[in-house]
Amino acid sequence: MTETNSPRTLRIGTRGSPLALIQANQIAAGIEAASEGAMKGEIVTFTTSGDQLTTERLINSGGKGLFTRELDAALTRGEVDLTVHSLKDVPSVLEPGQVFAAFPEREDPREGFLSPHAKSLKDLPRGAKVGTASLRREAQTRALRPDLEIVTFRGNVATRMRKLEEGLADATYLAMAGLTRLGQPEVATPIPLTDMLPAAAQGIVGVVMREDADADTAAVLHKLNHVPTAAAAMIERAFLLALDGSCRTPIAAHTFDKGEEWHLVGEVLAMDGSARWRAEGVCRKGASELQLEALGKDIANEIRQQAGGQLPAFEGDW
Ligand SMILES: NCc1[nH]cc(CCC(=O)O)c1CC(=O)O
Repeated sequence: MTETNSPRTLRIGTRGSPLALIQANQIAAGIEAASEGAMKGEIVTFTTSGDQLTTERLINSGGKGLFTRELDAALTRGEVDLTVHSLKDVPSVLEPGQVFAAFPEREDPREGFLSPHAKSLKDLPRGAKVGTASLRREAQTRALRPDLEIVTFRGNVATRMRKLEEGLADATYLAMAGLTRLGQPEVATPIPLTDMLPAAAQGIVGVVMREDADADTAAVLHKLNHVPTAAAAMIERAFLLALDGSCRTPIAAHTFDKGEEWHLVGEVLAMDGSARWRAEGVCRKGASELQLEALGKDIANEIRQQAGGQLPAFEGDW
């Protein structure tokens, strides 16, 4: 017999955007390397509700999981073995029967500022137009520069860059993580995390599997996990969950690495940027999953207390 064992194939569900494909291909390469060639990944692309949106504002009213719904269904049905997502697009509670398998190392979490006219937000002339479809970026911009005009900007990275070139806005924001993965970080100026706090989980990729996945699949995916990134993911998602954060609410959060401790900064804004609530806290590295989640929850509760009844409309009933 000359036949050799061919590698076992894991089907990887992903969106079809250039960024999503890069992320999914990195996971495929990781599977092959971690299994020493015993397994390989096969990319299966899906169009999500979020990809089909053409009406600019729909993105803010389409509910949770706009960019994950169709992938979640395929995973539950067994059409794919795992799904790969930008974690900031993943709802704060996973589908029943699904669990995170790995959080590979976080890419640059900062926001990027893009403008043909200015190096930063403060250099823009009075009344300039800033393009974004993110309520968080809109509220943060209004808080910093109430004189600016916000125009709605959607689409993938290439589309938004084209709109900027066409002069539909004087500036826009893109996550440095996406630009870096696409190999073009130089088109933007990174904004310091202390000037503009990113979305919770920005720059993190989440790998999701069924909770009854076989042991070999779980083991190979576990090898792709990066422990500090997983800690940040748990802290920031617990913060979101405790605020019942949806894409309708301006919420920002980031976990800083402070030597022996994780340091969470959380922020919630009024839609119009007229109010901003911030809280921060720490927990020691090596804390249990429950303790990491407690940090996120505590900071969320502190913000609720600060804001009293003034928090913008959440989808939750409180
Ligand atoms: N909501 C869109 C989205 N989802 C994930 C990224 C890329 C950055 C990341 O991986 O967090 C982007 C683009 C952006 O916000 O500019």
